[in-house]
Amino acid sequence: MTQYKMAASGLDFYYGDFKALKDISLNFVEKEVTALIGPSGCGKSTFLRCLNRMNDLIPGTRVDGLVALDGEDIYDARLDVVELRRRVGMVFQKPNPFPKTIFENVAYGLRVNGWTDKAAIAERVEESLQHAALFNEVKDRLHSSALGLSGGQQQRLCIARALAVRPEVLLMDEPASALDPIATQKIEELIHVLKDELTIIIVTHNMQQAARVSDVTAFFYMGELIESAPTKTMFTRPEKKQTEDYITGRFG
Ligand SMILES: Nc1ncnc2c1ncn2[C@@H]1O[C@H](COP(=O)(O)OP(=O)(O)OP(=O)(O)O)[C@@H](O)[C@H]1O
Repeated sequence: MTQYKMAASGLDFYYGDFKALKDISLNFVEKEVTALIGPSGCGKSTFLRCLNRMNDLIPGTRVDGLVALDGEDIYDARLDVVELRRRVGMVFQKPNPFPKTIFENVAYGLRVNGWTDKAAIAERVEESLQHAALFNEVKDRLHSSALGLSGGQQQRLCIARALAVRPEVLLMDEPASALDPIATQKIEELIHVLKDELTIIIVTHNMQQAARVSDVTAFFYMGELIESAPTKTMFTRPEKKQTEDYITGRFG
């Protein structure tokens, strides 16, 4: 039996009485990129946030069903949520660096995880910035404010910050939608490189982007998963009429 890196099965999610996700079952193969697509409000971000329990932070919400990481239920009461979020990192739509230096942004997660050895921290910070394809642009100003970087650089810094704690899965919620085309291209190139080591799940509104970066695409509509398939199949021979209508731009 294939052991999936992550798997959701029969997942329902409620904001109060509103059921935002209905019986979602979707598996994620290790080191593949999965794109979540669908019209605004269909539940893509809600689903993404279920995968590292970010929704726990929203009062009045409830989740039913199972989400597994390496076969283990992430909603188990005994699970350490801090460790879960170390293993399943997240990058958001708007770059959100802390008002600290570039160095301290990347070192942040290490310090939270108890690192104190200065040399080890410096080494991991450099490695993470290299990994996020940002090091060469910032190496001479590591101790300047991160807020002085361009939007695209800030987003790569946020990726470096997520990578510093060596996650196994990276959740990306429209990571390039606030960026210009050149910065977007850099993020897409980075996804190609990162998937050698990580399982990536990305929400995107941009169908061309989904087609370029992902191995598998999943189409959501009104809280339901309509279909998921290898990206090539999805964009050439979707099974469901709703998927076809969406990817050909007939709605959404
Ligand atoms: N904090 C919240 N409280 C109540 N309802 C919410 C909350 N967040 C999202 N919703 C609702 O849940 C549904 C799914 O929202 P979600 O943000 O997951 O969709 P989405 O597909 O990611 O949309 P978009 O592409 O516009 O970001 C929507 O109807 C939305 O209004």
